[in-house]
Amino acid sequence: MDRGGGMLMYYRRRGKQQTLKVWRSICTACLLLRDMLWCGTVTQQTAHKNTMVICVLGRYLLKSSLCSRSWCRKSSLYSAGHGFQPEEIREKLRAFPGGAVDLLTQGETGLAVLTVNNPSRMNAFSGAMMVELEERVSQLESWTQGKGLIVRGAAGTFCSGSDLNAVRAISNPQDGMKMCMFMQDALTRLQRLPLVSVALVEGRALGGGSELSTACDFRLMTPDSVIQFVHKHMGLVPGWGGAARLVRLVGDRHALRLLGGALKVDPELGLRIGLADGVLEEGAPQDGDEGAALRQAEEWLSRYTKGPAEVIRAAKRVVSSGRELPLTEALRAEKEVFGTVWGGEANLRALAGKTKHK
Ligand SMILES: CCC(=O)SCCNC(=O)CCNC(=O)[C@H](O)C(C)(C)COP(=O)(O)OP(=O)(O)OC[C@H]1O[C@@H](n2cnc3c(N)ncnc32)[C@H](O)[C@@H]1OP(=O)(O)O
Repeated sequence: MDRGGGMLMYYRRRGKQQTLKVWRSICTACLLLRDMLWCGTVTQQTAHKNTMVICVLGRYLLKSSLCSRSWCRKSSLYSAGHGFQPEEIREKLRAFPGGAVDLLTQGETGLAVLTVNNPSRMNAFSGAMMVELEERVSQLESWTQGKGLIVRGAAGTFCSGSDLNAVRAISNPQDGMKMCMFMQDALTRLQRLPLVSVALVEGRALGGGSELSTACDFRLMTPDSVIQFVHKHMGLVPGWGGAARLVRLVGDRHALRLLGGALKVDPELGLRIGLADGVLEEGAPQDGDEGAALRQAEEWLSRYTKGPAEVIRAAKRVVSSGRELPLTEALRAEKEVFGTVWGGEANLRALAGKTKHK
């Protein structure tokens, strides 16, 4: 595991240690007070007052130690209490086969490419692909040397959402809720990966495909591409976390326009409202070179992933906590992440050199 790796483990361990420390301090203070009372050093009234102070302080400290633990728990959205039984849902989803979600990790560059691969259905997500997506996210969670991630679709188009054949078969409310929790969980974990992620949108990103694009840190569009939240036309709203993420990306009014109008977002509109972060150059399909857009995306992403993995991953972590947590908790999380790089190899190397930021 790298220096900054295993944030989850780190916070769990830290949270437990802090809670133990607080309990130990409370017990020691109470025992001390008891001894003083027995020896007659303090009156019963003073002892009573001090006990109250210890209890209030202890409560506060325990609460704040539990606070830092709650951030680590946030890496999985739902639990059994919410009726979330992942294995049961996986089994149900596997009944709808077809397509694949491919993952390629490049050790030398620290970049990974995740490809939604179901071209005969415009890369729609079959049930089996939803399960595969979650598995790939798990793989990326334990890829401790990674720095960047490109999410794309096969054969020149991004993703047309969930496979309508599977959707029809699980259109009852219970199954819909299960699929919703499963995909929200998988995409939230994708968004929280300590990797700088970019959705490479070629062709169309429709419905769940548009939601998938919002789970990345950035969106790059090819000139003829379209992102469209078509949910309204399906009598739906987003359920994979796309609405909550869209509001944070473009603000509530643009989000309402995109959802309420099922507007087609081309690169120009995408750039204007802040949904797109860049437009790639014209040309890939005409040249018969399918990899051109991917190469451009890799080059674009490499600007933000150059440098030591522990520093890039730490940068993503502080942004993730800043994006999701209230300020006080985000500041505490930032302090913890800061502690993983301060005095670290990259920091010491930089200090030893003659640094000038020109
Ligand atoms: C989470 C909520 C959701 O995601 S709800 C699903 C939202 N998505 C949709 O409604 C997409 C519906 N599909 C379309 O609008 C069109 O197929 C789009 C993607 C625009 C492509 O049009 P066009 O280039 O003319 O190709 P086409 O329609 O002939 O499609 C090729 C084959 O792909 C299939 N396909 C496409 N999308 C899906 C989908 N989401 N689920 C299942 N199959 C899909 C089409 O049916 C077509 O298949 P076939 O060649 O007729 O066998």
